[in-house]
Amino acid sequence: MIGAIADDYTGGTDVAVALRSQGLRTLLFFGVPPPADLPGHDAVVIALKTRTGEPEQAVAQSLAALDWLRGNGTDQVYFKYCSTFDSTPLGNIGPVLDALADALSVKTVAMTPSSPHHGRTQYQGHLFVGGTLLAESPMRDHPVNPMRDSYLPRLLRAQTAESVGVLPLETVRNGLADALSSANDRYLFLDAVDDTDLTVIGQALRRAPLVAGAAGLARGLATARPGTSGQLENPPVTGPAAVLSGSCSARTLEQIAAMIRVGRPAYRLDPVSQNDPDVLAAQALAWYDALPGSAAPLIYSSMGPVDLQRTQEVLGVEESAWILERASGLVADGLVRRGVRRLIVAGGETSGAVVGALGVSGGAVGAEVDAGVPWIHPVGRPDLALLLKSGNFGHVGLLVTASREDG
Ligand SMILES: Nc1ncnc2c1ncn2[C@@H]1O[C@H](COP(=O)(O)OP(=O)(O)O)[C@@H](O)[C@H]1O
Ligand SMILES: O=C(O)[C@@H](O)C(=O)COP(=O)(O)O
Repeated sequence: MIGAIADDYTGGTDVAVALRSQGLRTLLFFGVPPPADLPGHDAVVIALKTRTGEPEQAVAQSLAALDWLRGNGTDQVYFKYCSTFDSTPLGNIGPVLDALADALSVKTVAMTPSSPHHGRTQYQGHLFVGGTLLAESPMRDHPVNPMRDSYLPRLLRAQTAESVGVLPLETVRNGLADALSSANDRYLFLDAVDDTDLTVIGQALRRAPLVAGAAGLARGLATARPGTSGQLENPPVTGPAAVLSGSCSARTLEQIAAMIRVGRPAYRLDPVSQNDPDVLAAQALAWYDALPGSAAPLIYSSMGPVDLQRTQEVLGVEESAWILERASGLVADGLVRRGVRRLIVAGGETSGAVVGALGVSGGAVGAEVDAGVPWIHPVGRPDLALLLKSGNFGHVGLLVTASREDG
């Protein structure tokens, strides 16, 4: 069984849908699950909220997830990080990898953030986003982990004392097995620019106890698994919808502009004018209560890099994120209590805050609205569906269509 540990919640849904797409019956948990009788499955994803914050806590939670997975029949652990390698020099990818590799006594961990379905490719150790170097993509302005370098070994070396190497594309395509067996580096970034590369890598790594990367390599590993079977099906959920966004990613900003363009009611959470998250959330919910129509509304704090910098100068990066994540959780809880049944959340950290506030411990992976963006059917809540959208995922009209009455 493949057991994936994802470092954020949207990443968890992304890797779960990638495993499922290859026929693996996949269970998704938010946080380390308590002991339970599980339905039949071929893969388990434990989504954590460890991408940002203290490395010690990220390590402790990841090791707890590892313990759970080992106790539940996992023969291959997959550490899912972001396809744009979201992290800072402090971590948390390096510290978590060190801890997992030590715990599993693994000499070399092969990995790649390449995920061609999402337009991410790795060439000569450099990460590209839609053909643009990572550091020249909109990720350079991410609110919490701005990515200002594209060379993966350098990014990881800042986070670990272990050695880091690259297998260039030519070696991946001609001589992968030999290169893997003679590797001396603790971490090895494998170039991959298309799905065939990832399938070949997945085959070569089918017995590796620990592999890391984004959804692309998880898909490659899943293709190497024999005897896969049917799906866990869930009926679509109907009922009122709402969109909640804390993502400041370029694609989310376009999706929000589309919501506003089609005339959806929109309310902006402004932490500068109100820095008490409880009051901020109460004001947003009062606005929601006064809405006349039935069109799904948008509540958002998303803003472009210039405004974002201004907010962060006033409140600080961590404080502004904390205020908005707490407010988003309270708003989500308030919306569900008021009858929202399809809640669409943009942003990984924001999704973590929302899922935590709703007390959702896991769910089944439902229909995929766009690449890497599936509906999640929370355990024990057949009347509720969540769409946790990664900041940079989805077509421009995704928020509009997913929140339509027939979405
Ligand atoms: N207006 C804002 N000012 C400061 N921080 C913000 C603002 N809006 C959102 N944030 C914070 O930025 C972070 C966005 O991260 P996330 O939700 O993961 O989105 P993405 O998936 O686009 O990376 C969150 O911590 C969120 O609270
Ligand atoms: O790998 C990816 O790009 C996604 O699965 C992911 O982790 C995105 O994170 P957010 O942009 O923070 O939602």
